[in-house]
Amino acid sequence: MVHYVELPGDRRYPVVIESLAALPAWLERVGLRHGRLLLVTDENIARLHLEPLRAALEAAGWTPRVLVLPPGEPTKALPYLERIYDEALRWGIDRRTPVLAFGGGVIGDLAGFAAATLLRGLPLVQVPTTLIAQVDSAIGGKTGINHARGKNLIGAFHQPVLVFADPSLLQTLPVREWTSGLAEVVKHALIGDPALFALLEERWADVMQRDAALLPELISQAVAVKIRVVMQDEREAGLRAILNFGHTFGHAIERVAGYGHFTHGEAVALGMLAALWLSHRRHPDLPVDRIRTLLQRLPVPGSPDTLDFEALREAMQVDKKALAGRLRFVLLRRVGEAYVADDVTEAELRDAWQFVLESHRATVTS
Ligand SMILES: NC(=O)c1ccc[n+]([C@@H]2O[C@H](COP(=O)([O-])OP(=O)(O)OC[C@H]3O[C@@H](n4cnc5c(N)ncnc54)[C@H](O)[C@@H]3O)[C@@H](O)[C@H]2O)c1
Ligand SMILES: O=C(O)C(=O)C[C@@H](O)[C@H](O)[C@H](O)COP(=O)(O)O
Ligand SMILES: [Zn+2]
Repeated sequence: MVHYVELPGDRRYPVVIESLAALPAWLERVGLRHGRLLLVTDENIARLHLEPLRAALEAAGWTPRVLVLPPGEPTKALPYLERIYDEALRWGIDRRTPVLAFGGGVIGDLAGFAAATLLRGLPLVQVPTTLIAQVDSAIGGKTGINHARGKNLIGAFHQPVLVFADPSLLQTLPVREWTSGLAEVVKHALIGDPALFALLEERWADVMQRDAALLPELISQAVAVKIRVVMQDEREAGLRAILNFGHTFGHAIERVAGYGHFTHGEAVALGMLAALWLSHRRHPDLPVDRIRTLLQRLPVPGSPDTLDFEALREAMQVDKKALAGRLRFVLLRRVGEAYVADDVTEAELRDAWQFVLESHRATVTS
């Protein structure tokens, strides 16, 4: 299965959903020449999946230099960016040396930002290995790192030349990472695809079992939403902000709890509950119970009720969507249609957070 991201200025790249064995042929197809290639990954992925990839690349004439970083959100930070710069520059790269990000969203965002900035821009190949990365982070060109003051505050838009997603890699994901990825799939359904919402409702058991026959279709439908939005608004001048549904609270939760305490998907799942409450206030016809039930199927371990609301409120203030100090929230008008609102009051924020905590308690006790 292949989708294409088509952007202004005749730029275009494929998002391929296929077995990893086909990757070398696709590298050639997008015009990358054999030679050196900087492959960035993390320890978990290296242990589980690196050797077949390295062998396939070498067999096709590539000389991969492999950089293995520690796994987890704290790696998406300046010291590891420096590690990539040091390794790349010591090894010797030129402007045609591709950076291949083999990993989840952390590796994709970090190596992607290194590719955006090394020699002012190297070709980037995204080979995503988590569900989040296959349906969301590898596509669309947002790259970057976190800062103590907030998520993704340092970064650049740098589109890949190829995204290559092999669904079979997802079978080794820990359950927590699988459900975390499902949060972004649910997000795509809510903001852009009622049919995907229905599929998730009806086939949840198969989804949770990672039914191999269902996976390519599930990924493809979620990818289609992301691509449709990115193609209309590459640099988030407007519409693309809807991909941030659930992220205003979500990013604040990640930062206040400490990066890595809640996964990105877990934080977004909680954030979507808050956004659901705010949406329902404005749009009483929204099927709030159905949406809440779907969101509650995404287990979030731990105790969000220990997070200090004032700290979350302060963290939200550095959200990149805020304009002139005013928070902007992505809300749902109906399933499949989202928009940005700037009229959310302080009282509503508190009530929305209470709704999150109640919904979370109901999930963990049921
Ligand atoms: N750029 C974007 O548009 C975008 C979109 C969504 C999320 N993100 C970012 O992505 C990050 C979250 O991504 P993530 O959830 O993929 O996190 P991650 O990259 O930390 O991966 C999660 C965990 O799964 C492990 N893992 C990865 N692939 C595996 C596999 N196939 N088998 C077994 N284990 C595997 C990793 O080692 C890690 O421990 C966050 O930083 C978030 O901000 C960015
Ligand atoms: O691609 C986008 O645009 C998104 O907002 C996708 C999000 O899922 C993702 O978490 C992204 O990294 C958030 O970006 P940010 O600009 O809010 O930092
Ligand atoms: Zn996200």
